[in-house]
Amino acid sequence: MRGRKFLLVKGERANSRPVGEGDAAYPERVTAFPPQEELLPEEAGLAVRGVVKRYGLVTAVEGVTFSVRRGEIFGLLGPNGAGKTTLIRMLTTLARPTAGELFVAGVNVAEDPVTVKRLIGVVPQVNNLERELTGRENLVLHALLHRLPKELREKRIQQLLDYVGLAHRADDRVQNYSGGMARRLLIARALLHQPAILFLDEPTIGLDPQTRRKIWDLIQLLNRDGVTVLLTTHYIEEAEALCHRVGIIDRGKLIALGAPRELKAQLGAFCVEFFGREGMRRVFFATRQEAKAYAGTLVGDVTVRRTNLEDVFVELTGREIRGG
Ligand SMILES: Nc1ncnc2c1ncn2[C@@H]1O[C@H](COP(=O)(O)OP(=O)(O)OP(=O)(O)O)[C@@H](O)[C@H]1O
Repeated sequence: MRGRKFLLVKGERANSRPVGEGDAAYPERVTAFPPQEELLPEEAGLAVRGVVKRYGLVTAVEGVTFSVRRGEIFGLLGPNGAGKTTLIRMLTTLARPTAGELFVAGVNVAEDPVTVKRLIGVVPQVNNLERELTGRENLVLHALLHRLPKELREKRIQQLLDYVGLAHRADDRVQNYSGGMARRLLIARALLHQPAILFLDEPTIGLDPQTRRKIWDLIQLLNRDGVTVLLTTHYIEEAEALCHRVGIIDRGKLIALGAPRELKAQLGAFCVEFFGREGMRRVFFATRQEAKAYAGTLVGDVTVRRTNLEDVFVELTGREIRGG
């Protein structure tokens, strides 16, 4: 980011040598994440500038700045309570920042929330569908709120039911839907007024792996169809599988920003994991060959694997995302 300091990542290897290693010393390395180019708010799909949100004594978001490019799938990755939902609430006009500015497709959210609402679709974390109504009725209700003309409404609803694969269950009550079906209906509902930007708060929370993949397919499909996507997740695999870029957020602060591959490469694309006297240890290398060579100098259980975004988070915070 122009004018922004690099984020420094200091690996544990910089502080101490791993227990169990042979004579082969591993390099001390302080890794700098690459700078991210800054977009002007009017160019960006979304722009968040120095945003702070306080609830009484709790600071939910603390000076966050980032941009989402038009046409991008961008993920906010972080543990529970990191501030992801609060950021979405501010971008979608539901909460006001204590300080800072937010822009949606170049529109200042504080100045013109009505236009912002027209530009965005929101898939909330909690299923707030009308359970007593059918899938189709839920969509009709929402279309009426958006004042879609009748002819357009019916056509669009049928298209969307096909799009999300629910046409065959459209006239069943939502209370009989599985978790995955309800989530697809929530996505269809958010797309009714053809938003340019879609927000998804933990889109696959509580879903089984197979259903999760179907939702990922749907998100990728609508992104290919031109929709900019901002999603929050605390699932590493979801961020890696779906997102062009991720912002890693912890305790209200953005601590890393970049493509998953970039962030992992900055640490070292391969990880040697083993138990030392102080518990689990991880050492990172640029190539599998180097990692294997190092693993060969260790005794006991040693795993060589690809680095993942959880590793990035642990290196930056000393904690695990999953642990919260
Ligand atoms: N309305 C509110 N009043 C008081 N505190 C709040 C409010 N909303 C959020 N917080 C606090 O702000 C912090 C960030 O919460 P937020 O819901 O944004 O996190 P999150 O990363 O989305 O986590 P989760 O996925 O669990 O929702 C938490 O400490 C939370 O308790």
